Amino acid sequence: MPDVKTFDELWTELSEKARTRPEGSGTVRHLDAGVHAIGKKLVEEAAESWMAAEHEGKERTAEEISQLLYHAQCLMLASGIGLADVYEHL
Ligand SMILES: N=c1c2ncn([C@@H]3O[C@H](COP(=O)(O)OP(=O)(O)OP(=O)(O)O)[C@@H](O)[C@H]3O)c2ncn1[C@@H]1O[C@H](COP(=O)(O)O)[C@@H](O)[C@H]1O
Repeated sequence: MPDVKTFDELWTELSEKARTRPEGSGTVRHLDAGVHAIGKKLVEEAAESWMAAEHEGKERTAEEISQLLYHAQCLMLASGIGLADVYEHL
């Protein structure tokens, strides 16, 4: 199995990036762009996930959904909410 990352592991990594703000981090760049820009990216990835699921097969769909999850986590960080705040509503 290739090196895989879970949702929780990505959250831990992105939270750390937000806290330490390392040079060259795309996440820091996204967070600095703000909620509006991240929201647009989230919607874009949602649309790409939908199109991939309809027309592009499982592999492309999985890839787009991974990007959707990444941008959802960025939006959570930019909005100051954590995993527990979201899990409360599942
Ligand atoms: N999983 C992701 C991830 N998924 C999506 N993206 C972002 O989403 C973009 C993909 O969107 P598109 O395909 O639309 O490409 P694009 O329009 O050229 O994107 P832009 O860079 O212009 O925003 C990528 O360029 C990244 O900015 C991600 N960026 C980072 N990660 C992971 O997040 C962690 C921290 O990353 P850094 O903050 O960059 O160190 C690492 O483990 C990375 O693997």
